[in-house]
Amino acid sequence: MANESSNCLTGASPVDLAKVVACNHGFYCPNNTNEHPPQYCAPTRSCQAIRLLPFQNNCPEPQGIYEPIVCPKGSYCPAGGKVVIPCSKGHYCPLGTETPFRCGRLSICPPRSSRELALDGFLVALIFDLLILALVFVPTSKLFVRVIPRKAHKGLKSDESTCESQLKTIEGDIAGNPDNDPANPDSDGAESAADLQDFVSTVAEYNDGGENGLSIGFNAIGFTVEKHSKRLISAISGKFEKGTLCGILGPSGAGKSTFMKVMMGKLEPTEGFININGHATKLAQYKKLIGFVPAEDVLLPELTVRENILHSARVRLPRNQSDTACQKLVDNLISCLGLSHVQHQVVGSQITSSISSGQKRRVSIGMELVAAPVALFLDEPTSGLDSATALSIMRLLKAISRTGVTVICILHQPREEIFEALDQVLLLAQGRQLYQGPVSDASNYFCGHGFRIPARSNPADVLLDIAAGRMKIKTSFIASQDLPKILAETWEQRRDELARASVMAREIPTSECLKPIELARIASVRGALWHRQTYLCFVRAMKQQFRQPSGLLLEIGVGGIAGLLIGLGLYPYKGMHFQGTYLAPFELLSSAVDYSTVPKIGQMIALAIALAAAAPGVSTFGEEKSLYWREASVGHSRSAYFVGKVLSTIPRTALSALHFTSFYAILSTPLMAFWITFLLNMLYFYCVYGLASFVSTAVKRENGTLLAMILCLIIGAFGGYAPPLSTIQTWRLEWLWRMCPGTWLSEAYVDQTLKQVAYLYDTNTAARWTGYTLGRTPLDIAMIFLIGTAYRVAAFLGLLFFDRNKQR
Ligand SMILES: Nc1ncnc2c1ncn2[C@@H]1O[C@H](COP(=O)(O)OP(=O)(O)OP(=O)(O)O)[C@@H](O)[C@H]1O
Repeated sequence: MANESSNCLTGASPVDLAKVVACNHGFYCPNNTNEHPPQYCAPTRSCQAIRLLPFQNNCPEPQGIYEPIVCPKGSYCPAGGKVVIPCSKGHYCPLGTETPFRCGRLSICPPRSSRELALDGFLVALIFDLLILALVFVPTSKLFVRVIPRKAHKGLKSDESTCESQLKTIEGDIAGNPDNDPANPDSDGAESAADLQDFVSTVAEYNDGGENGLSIGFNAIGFTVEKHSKRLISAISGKFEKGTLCGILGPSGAGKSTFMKVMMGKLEPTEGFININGHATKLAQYKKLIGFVPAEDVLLPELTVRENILHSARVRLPRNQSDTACQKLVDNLISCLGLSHVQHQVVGSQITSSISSGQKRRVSIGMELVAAPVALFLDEPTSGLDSATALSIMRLLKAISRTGVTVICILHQPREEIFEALDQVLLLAQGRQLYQGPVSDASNYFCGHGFRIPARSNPADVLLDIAAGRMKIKTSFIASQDLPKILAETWEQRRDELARASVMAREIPTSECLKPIELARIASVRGALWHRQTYLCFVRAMKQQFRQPSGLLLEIGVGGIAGLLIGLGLYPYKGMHFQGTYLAPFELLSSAVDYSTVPKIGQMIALAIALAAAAPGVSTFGEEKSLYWREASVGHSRSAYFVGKVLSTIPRTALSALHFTSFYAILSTPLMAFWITFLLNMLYFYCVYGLASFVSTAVKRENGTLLAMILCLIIGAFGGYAPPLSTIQTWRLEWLWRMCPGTWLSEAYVDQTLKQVAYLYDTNTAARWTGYTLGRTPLDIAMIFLIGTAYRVAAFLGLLFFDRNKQR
């Protein structure tokens, strides 16, 4: 029933909003009856000016006595719209509330609240911050370090020379000297020798008392770099028998490292072939039985000396070993390596190193020895060590070789005792072989070629001088620099005869060596099971994070600041991030619509998280690629490492997302529930970390951060705010936007916001205008998770397939 007379403020004719009287949900219609149905009045100039504002745009009063008014903020208007009731404490009532929204238990909502100040995130974040701060003030070496009281250490001195006396004792034991019987408490050094005795006998047990050894034969091995057609080594033949300590000597650039890589299967020989125990097979197939100490020390700087070695033991020893057995073996080895007094010190980086470079070298050796390998390759094990420590390490290696382990090491200028401790020596020069055979025969061999070896000289130095062309043959006019070439040719011509004379005498018949199938069986029980390796990698990665609390705090702080900045930008909206046209038939009463703020928030959040999380995401794998390569090359499970690392980033991303969401939510007071906002933000952190992880596997560390940040900004910009997703749909390019997590994030934000006000506004029109689909937040969440997971799968494939050679 239209009202005949105008009751509008301007005197303009009213327009009936409804034929049958009805007050929309969320409206106040005090004067409307059947006789006086709701009306629309043309607004006054000042009211119109307010209605056109981008926000805070509702006229405080109706424009006529029969015009409904949207229920004011801080109050609610129950169905029928006859009363306006102030919002009670513990509830909040935004504009147009019909039923007050209940505040969370940890929210601040005084009477007449129009928005919720949710403190949940802040309180939870505060608890975690205090915990992390507590960690900052706990000396890092005490964190997670399990100090085991060791009876065996009772008589152990903490100085590094202790190993020396033990090694002498064990050598005596090996030689069967009854005076040095470790079981005899009266004998000299018996107590400290017990560690070494224990260690060596445990290694022997793992290797079936020497039965498992590997004899490695190589025939006319050559390697040429295809790219430059450069021949690095050629025609190297011989054999390293199981249970021997072999040295590879030669001047710098002679091809020692190249030869070792070829032997280990890290490089494919371009000529010749290698046999293992007399069978044509590759050493790379028995990764789990092999130890390799690279020339550079690749250790985890955040872990202690003991933890570095213990991790290796737990991952690589036969899986039926108890943890107590692992711990005991590690204790024995640490004592043998003279590292007892620094075992609980973190290794430290190059800049913040807390142990010496010689100690790092010993840790590096320890990480391989503790795995009780069947064959052990060491690239310059004694570099950086003083001569006494170098000698003690070599004696330890010799003792290990006597348990059946084949130990092959590249040596630079070994002192005489070290040289004489070797069973065999392979001398290289200019990529060619000058000699291979027993150390004791080397001097005679070169004397036979006319070299005069001075008495009292170190034979190793003499060999190196010969190989470097620094020694002349007195009776010859051949220039000394031409001699290595001539010696190599002589060796090649007489190789079989010479090798037979020197090596065959000690050769172990093939029938006494294990066949490939038996080796494969032994390798199959080496190493912890996948789930245990995952757990060990996870725990190790968590330790790394907690040992660097400043990095963790910085990352969390950056997350918090990013949320704060976005929150500040949204503060003037006072929680009203969306405004649509009122539901029919009250459309005419609507103020200016705001469909774009929520998509804009989604996009800003995506960009802010990209800036906050891309750099730390890169460091997850980018910082320790060398360690990953080292571990992969000796048979650690690559997937277990990856999963352990990924799991360890989840608490970190959760904390960053929590700080981010807390600041954002407290300042912007969105209509969305706090924990859904947190979940969405955290999943977006998960995506950014995933993408940054992939980038770190694909490019160099120094380029990783910038590239990851740019890619994360791009996927964030593809959120459907500008250009609007509806426009993109007309271009038929929605699929491209849907491949980016930002679009799903914005859609979830739009859906969660609009669903709160769907009783008041025409949200379908808003959805059509923006292009987002409403009512499918679970799908949005699932898609963000799936995309994040896809990035991680890509990161894993990147780890597997980029730099494959380094993982061999
Ligand atoms: N990928 C490569 N491409 C081309 N040349 C290479 C490559 N790798 C090594 N070389 C060259 O091959 C030679 C042998 O290198 P290698 O590292 O094996 O020597 P080395 O005896 O271990 O030396 P050092 O004792 O100094 O470590 C060197 O002249 C080196 O420059």
